[in-house]
Amino acid sequence: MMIFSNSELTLPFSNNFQVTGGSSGIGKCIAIECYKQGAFITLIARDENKLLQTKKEIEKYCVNDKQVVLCISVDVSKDYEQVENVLKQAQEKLGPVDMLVNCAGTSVTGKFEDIEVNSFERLMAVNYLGSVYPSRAVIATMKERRMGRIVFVSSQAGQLGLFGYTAYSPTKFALRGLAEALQMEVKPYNVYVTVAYPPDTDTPGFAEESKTKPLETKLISETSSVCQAEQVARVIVKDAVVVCMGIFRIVGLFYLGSFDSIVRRCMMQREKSESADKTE
Ligand SMILES: NC(=O)C1=CN([C@@H]2O[C@H](COP(=O)(O)OP(=O)(O)OC[C@H]3O[C@@H](n4cnc5c(N)ncnc54)[C@H](OP(=O)(O)O)[C@@H]3O)[C@@H](O)[C@H]2O)C=CC1
Ligand SMILES: CCCCCCCCCCCCCCCC(=O)[C@@H](N)CO
Repeated sequence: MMIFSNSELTLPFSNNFQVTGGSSGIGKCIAIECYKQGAFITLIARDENKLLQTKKEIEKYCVNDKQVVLCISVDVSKDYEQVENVLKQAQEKLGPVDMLVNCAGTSVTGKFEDIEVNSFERLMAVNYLGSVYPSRAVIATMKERRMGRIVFVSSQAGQLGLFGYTAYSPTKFALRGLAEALQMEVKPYNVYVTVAYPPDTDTPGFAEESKTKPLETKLISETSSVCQAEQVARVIVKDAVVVCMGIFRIVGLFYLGSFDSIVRRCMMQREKSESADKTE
């Protein structure tokens, strides 16, 4: 696939990176990608064991002896004060953050009427507020320093509302609104905001999601291949560094038509078999 360049990246600024969701999947690969370029990394997630394991894994890619991987165990979606405090503590150790990657997130799929009401709340808290809180905690320093990057990890489902994603898609659409509004505010301060819209990507989170996907969602997903987390991470880091709009968004629009017909086909088949059941 041409969109994934394999050329080596050079980070253009001193680099102290914070990655939420950095202990797994796409976030972990983003952390590795940046660490390989000599960055200092702060991993932010809840599970301490997973954080420590990932820290060890990342440290294998060390390129100089000053590099540090710091771990912070915190729930990014619960308490703003707590998030602000721990991010401040990390910056006291490593200096001000140059780039924040908001990658912590989770998904639930199902038909609208089948999804638990509290899942709508939980997804909005983790995927949306869990990106608002860390960003809100670092933005003042970035503006003062007249430099910084903030990355939001949305999804293809943040561009297209797809069958099965009534709880998830809105949280990812919300990130786009946040990013665009925030970008307008902080551009004069030389702070840049980017949004990534990855397609299905092979990660522990994706494997978990796949266990309970409705048939329609599965068929829609199968129309495109599953990406590797390393590839997706490379594109996200590159877009954040060179600041240009993602290709995923444009490509996504072309898929809509064919997805509608998959859903229609499933519905007709279901109705046919239901009426056949009745007449039996
Ligand atoms: N994989 C895919 O197909 C796609 C994923 N995305 C998005 O990319 C991001 C990463 O996905 P993926 O790599 O698959 O996810 P994983 O489930 O593999 O990893 C999620 C990471 O987020 C952390 N996390 C989850 N909830 C919280 C929380 N409340 N507070 C702090 N950390 C949290 C997890 O650690 P812990 O549980 O220990 O807190 C883990 O480090 C998500 O935002 C997802 O929506 C977008 C498009 C496609
Ligand atoms: C190379 C560009 C290809 C563009 C393909 C567009 C087709 C999209 C179909 C699948 C949509 C599902 C997206 C949800 C991903 C997600 O966020 C969850 N998997 C999270 O776990």
